[in-house]
Amino acid sequence: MPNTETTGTQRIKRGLMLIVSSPSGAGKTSLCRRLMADHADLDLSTSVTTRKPRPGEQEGREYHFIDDARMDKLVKEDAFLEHAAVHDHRYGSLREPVERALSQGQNVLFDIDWQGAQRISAKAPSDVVRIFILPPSMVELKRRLIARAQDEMAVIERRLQRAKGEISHWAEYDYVILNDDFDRSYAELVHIYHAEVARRSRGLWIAPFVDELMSETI
Ligand SMILES: Nc1nc2c(ncn2[C@@H]2O[C@H](COP(=O)(O)OP(=O)(O)O)[C@@H](O)[C@H]2O)c(=O)[nH]1
Ligand SMILES: Nc1ncnc2c1ncn2[C@@H]1O[C@H](COP(=O)(O)OP(=O)(O)O)[C@@H](O)[C@H]1O
Repeated sequence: MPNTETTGTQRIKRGLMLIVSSPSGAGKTSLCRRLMADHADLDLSTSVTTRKPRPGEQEGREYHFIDDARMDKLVKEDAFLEHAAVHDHRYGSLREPVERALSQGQNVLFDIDWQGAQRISAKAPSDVVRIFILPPSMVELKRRLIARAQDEMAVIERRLQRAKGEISHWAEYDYVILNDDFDRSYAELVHIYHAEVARRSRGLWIAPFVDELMSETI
């Protein structure tokens, strides 16, 4: 899908889907928010979920919050690129906004789990870049979940119990970032993003540009 970058000449690019996964509390939402804030060419795929909003979360910003009946309806209508059950709730990535963003030349960021990563990768392997975020330790993961102070202790315990299951999928990802120091981890994420956007295979502008270059008389 075309993505234009204007730095003098117009450079049409094929949009990418950046998938970021981690166990709950490792820091993916914080890293993704900053990446979005710093990159106008990147849109977030705002998922649908049946979980209740946390304090401070807004409809349409973190998620579209819906009930099970509406979720069933969307599944029936084939409205999802992928959907999965995670931590006792259901989540899904809506197809239409993603396809629209890609067709408008944007790259799309997904904060989804390993199941979603597998499903989207199977559908469009050459347009997907997968990044897994690891916590420095399980003790630190627990500390971050408690410090975030948005979930009850029982919910935190359940998320911690599931963390090792999520981590066990690390080798299915193209990149792994160890999120110890936030700024260093963020710099690594930005480097990966920039390098992936610059891949030759995404540069739809290159072949016609080189043809033109070759036809120039010196
Ligand atoms: N497969 C899939 N997973 C999702 C989707 N949206 C969110 N998730 C994952 O669901 C898990 C729980 O997310 P959330 O309830 O926001 O808690 P968090 O892990 O603390 O950010 C995380 O691993 C998310 O990456 C989605 O649309 N599809
Ligand atoms: N590198 C880091 N060092 C310390 N705290 C962090 C770091 N990265 C994220 N956090 C904090 O940890 C908590 C969980 O981060 P969050 O981005 O919500 O994780 P996730 O989306 O993976 O569940 C938040 O309070 C966040 O501010």
